Amino acid sequence: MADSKSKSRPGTGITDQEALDFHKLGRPGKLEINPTKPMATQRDLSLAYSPGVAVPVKAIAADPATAYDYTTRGNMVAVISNGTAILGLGNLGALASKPVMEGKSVLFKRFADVDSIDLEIDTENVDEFINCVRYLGPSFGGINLEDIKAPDCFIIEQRLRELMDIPVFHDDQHGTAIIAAAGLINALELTGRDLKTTKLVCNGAGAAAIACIELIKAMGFNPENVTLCDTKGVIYQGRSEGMNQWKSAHAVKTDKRTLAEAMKGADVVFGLSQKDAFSEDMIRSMADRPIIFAMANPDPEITPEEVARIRDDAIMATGRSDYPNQVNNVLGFPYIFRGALDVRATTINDEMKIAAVNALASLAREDVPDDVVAAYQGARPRFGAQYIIPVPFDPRLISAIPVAVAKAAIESGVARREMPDMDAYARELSARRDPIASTLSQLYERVRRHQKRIVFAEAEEEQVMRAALSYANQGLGTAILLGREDLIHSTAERAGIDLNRPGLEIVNARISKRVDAYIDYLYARLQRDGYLHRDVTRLIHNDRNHFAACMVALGDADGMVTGVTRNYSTALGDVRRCIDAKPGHRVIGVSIVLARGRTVFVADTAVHDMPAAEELAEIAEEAAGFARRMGYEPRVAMLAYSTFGHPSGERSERVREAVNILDKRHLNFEFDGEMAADVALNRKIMESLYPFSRLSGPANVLVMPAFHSAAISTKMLQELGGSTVIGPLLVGLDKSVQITSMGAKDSDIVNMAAIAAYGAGA
Ligand SMILES: NC(=O)C1=CN([C@@H]2O[C@H](COP(=O)(O)OP(=O)(O)OC[C@H]3O[C@@H](n4cnc5c(N)ncnc54)[C@H](OP(=O)(O)O)[C@@H]3O)[C@@H](O)[C@H]2O)C=CC1
Ligand SMILES: CC(=O)C(=O)O
Ligand SMILES: [Mg+2]
Repeated sequence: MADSKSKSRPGTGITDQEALDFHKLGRPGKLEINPTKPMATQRDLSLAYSPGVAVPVKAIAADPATAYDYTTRGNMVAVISNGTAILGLGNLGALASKPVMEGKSVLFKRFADVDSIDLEIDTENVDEFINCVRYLGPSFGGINLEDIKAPDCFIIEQRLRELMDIPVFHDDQHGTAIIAAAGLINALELTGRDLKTTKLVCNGAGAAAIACIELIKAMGFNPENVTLCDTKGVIYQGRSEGMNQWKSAHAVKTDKRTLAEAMKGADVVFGLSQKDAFSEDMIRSMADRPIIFAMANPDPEITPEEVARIRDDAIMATGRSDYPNQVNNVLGFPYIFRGALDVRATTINDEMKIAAVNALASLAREDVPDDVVAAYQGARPRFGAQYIIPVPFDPRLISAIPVAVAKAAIESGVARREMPDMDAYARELSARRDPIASTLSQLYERVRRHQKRIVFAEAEEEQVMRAALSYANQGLGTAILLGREDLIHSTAERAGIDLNRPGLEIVNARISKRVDAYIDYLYARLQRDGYLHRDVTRLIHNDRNHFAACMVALGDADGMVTGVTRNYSTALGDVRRCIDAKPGHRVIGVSIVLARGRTVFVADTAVHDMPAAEELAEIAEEAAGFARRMGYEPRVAMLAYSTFGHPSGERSERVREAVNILDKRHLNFEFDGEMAADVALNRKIMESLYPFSRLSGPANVLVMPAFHSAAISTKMLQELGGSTVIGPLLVGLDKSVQITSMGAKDSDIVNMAAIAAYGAGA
């Protein structure tokens, strides 16, 4: 029996098992630490450690501000929790909070290039906690407190702010308040409400709730119109049960005692409590055009589907990414700290928070430019009920919010560094964005909108099965599992995979009605290449790659993924027997290398062993076209061991010849060579030694002189350089096929399937 681990979490397209595997496979967890300086030679060691390290030590002792110049401090934030209020899951302890804290750390890095480390402190004693954190100041540029329950979090944050001279920011309080306030400003505008007369109920009276209502009151809400509720119901003046000073400060004079009574006629409701806390009746009883922010994580107080069943005039937001209007502090903390760190702010004050609110609220009202549309699943959003707040993948956030925060820090006198050219700062911030992530998310979104049928040729393998399931669960299209049904079912059963869901089809080559059509097709192709009819029959009956490739060739599937059980060249040979190159194209392999925030395309990493000059030229054209389809303006370097004639040699001659051939073709992309890899990738070397080079910047497409150098260099980058390498991706085939590396993980196989779907015209 399949267990619940294989069931898709509602609305997310992921199973519990996938979530566990994601965290467990490869290196357990989500973070690692890498050195930023070489540590290779005796000299490096002397500089990095004794005796060299003594020099910055003395400099910092003489002037503490120089710690920002000589250490990681200026870009390093600690994410600190004791696990007493983990999301909406409650007090599950410091250790259990670690996946969330590691997650916050990677979000810091991913969205704002802030380095971050998670620290879980195993105490519920407020003084012990404060004592533990207060001495960490020298290590960090800022402290992000997370998932600490109220009211302890108020005391902890307040005391640490007093004790430390770096920003201490409790994300669940202020991060949430900033995002909720930005969304609320826009929702009020859309519903034509005046904040002075709007009636708001906030369910939950903990960290997030108290901070939210403090901020909206500071913005102009009438305190009498704001009703706070907790597990005991309405917080009214005179209540004694379950109270504390922070709740008392917001107690109102009212006869209402329950959440249901409070919500009757309310204009706005904030949920910062727990899953399912709002009933349908409560939502029904609200005013016309109600504003409902159900922000509990991971499951909201009420889902958008439930609200839609009751009424169609609501503006609805949740804390989750799989619904429109995600009101979640991920939109805030990375960027707020980015701005604060860049001006070395001593604190994050109200001015900086309000600047972030306004920047966020205005961004949602601006037209979404073309290059941002991808972040919005390809559909251009317009300010309205379904779009009151930008999405976390909006690439404008990285420049808009830190700039606003940094300006506010400077103007309010808490910055320790000036930022004389804010425009230059905004440009520098945009450059910190990792382009491949948005390219891949764009690719996935395209596939979701133009779903394709992908045949998974080795579906008897467990990881292939998981990949197929994930492909279907993510709404990318239909996954066709090719294999013997009995084996597929028994493997699925053993692995706890539930195949009984829409979007999955099993095809057994032995009993398929299409066998004869595939044999006829393949025999016609191979009869003059030494294959008898019986040879072809055997291939179609017994070999999954040939069967799958014929499915794609004859239109029974849009694309194919294989390679887990067979080496690349064998799998490619199988596929090429069934599918030709696209007319006028050359089949090549392109690997996408992601290293240190840069993305480069390397070719040919799969097909041509020792390409001739003409072939190298065609590889360059094919690779440039692919880079362009992936959203990059190609700058192609024809690589060799020599640069512009020195040292000379036979292989370099061939590369020079390829450049001459390209020169005659009047192409619409930049290329140059031959050149060595350091010249191609390092602007300074190129400009100082070879100012005549025609490349306008560092190359992003590297055409290797031969297969061996391509394969060796990408594998070395992966193993030694810590780069992520996607591919080789097959480019130039008439039908869309991708071949994974042998033993690839399910997540790699899904990526390949999505790329195959994209190549099939998604
Ligand atoms: N979307 C976002 O960005 C964020 C969402 N949140 C969500 O907000 C919620 C609270 O987090 P946080 O403030 O950090 O936690 P806290 O532990 O500080 O506060 C929890 C509060 O919720 C109240 N509560 C719990 N269950 C209910 C219920 N069924 N009805 C009414 N009140 C209830 C508690 O009441 P009592 O005081 O009586 O115990 C308490 O006041 C979580 O679900 C969390 O995921 C938090 C931060 C960010
Ligand atoms: C998003 C977040 O920080 C929370 O739910 O606690
Ligand atoms: Mg939190």
